[in-house]
Amino acid sequence: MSIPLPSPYTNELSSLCVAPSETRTALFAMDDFPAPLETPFYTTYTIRDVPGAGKGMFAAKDLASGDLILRERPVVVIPEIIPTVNGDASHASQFLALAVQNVPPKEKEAFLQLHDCKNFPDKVKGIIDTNAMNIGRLPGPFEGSFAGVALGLSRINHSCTPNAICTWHTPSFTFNITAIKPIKAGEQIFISYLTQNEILKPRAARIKTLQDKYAFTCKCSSCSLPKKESKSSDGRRAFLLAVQEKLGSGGNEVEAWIKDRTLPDDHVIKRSSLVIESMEREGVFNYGLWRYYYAMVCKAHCALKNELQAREGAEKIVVGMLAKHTTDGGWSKVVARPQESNWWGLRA
Ligand SMILES: C[S@@+](CC[C@H](N)C(=O)[O-])C[C@H]1O[C@@H](n2cnc3c(N)ncnc32)[C@H](O)[C@@H]1O
Repeated sequence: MSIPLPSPYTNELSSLCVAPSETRTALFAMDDFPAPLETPFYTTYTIRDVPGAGKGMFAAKDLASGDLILRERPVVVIPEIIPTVNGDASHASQFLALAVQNVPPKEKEAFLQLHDCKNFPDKVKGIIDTNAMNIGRLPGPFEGSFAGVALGLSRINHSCTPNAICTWHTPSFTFNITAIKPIKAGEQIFISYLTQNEILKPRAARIKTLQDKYAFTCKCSSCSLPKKESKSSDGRRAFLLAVQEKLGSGGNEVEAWIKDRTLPDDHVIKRSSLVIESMEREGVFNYGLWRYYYAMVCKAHCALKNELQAREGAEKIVVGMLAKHTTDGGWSKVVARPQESNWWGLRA
């Protein structure tokens, strides 16, 4: 069933969402749905041609880590997997064509101008496969994931060391692009098209995935390293992947260290630093790792009453929280007054 999700706010784009009717009911039952589309106050980007990469998005001003670059509603939202009916694959094409037919004319025209790397006979499917970003689950009983195509977001190119991330915010029904590194005016903005696991695979595997899915050869700073450095980079990513796979299985490491005085004072900090340094060297933002290890290092510095380092750790968490959840989760208070946190002095 096709659900045009109406926006009660004037001049805001409403998304055409193809979903079971229970999804619509569950969305409108949310307290904060639909939240207004609050876009950045200033112009943050321009779109222009990039030799060898079609169009790309560029910073229109200097951006700091955590700055919102773009918040936009997708023109169309669809289930990520469209089942075949009686083994007939053309059903998916008909389904997508019908969805796009219902997009308002101006947005439909812009949608049909988007890049199509697939060259299938079915152009709509090619455009969706090239540009759709994962949304994840929406509320309601439907257990599948959704994906959406947004017009600005679709112009952002990929890097395995991205300077921005794309996240989904259900209440405002928007994709949010947030800087995760400082970006100078005129620099190209990159996100990662790879999953959190794929981005930690060796260079050859990343290049193959991107070639198969998006028909281009990645030449980002990480994929163009000389052989020896590329091997070290693969090693760091493999280490991060192994840590990521075990994330959360070790219990509360900070609490254990606070209680166990036989462990050295820098035990938690050393362990976290290894992961943080590898993440920083590779320039990857994997939220789970980022949140866990910066929180660990921040709490440990609080416990040891290291004010400056505690603040630095908390600042990193604020950037991650803003990028991922559009809220700082209370961590700005720790940046301002680490002495008032629950961990202050617990190991001093
Ligand atoms: C979502 S679109 C990104 C915007 C696209 N460049 C355009 O002109 O609209 C994805 C396509 O952009 C191109 N692309 C993305 N990242 C690239 C990169 N790092 N190098 C070369 N081409 C890239 C590929 O053709 C890919 O299929």
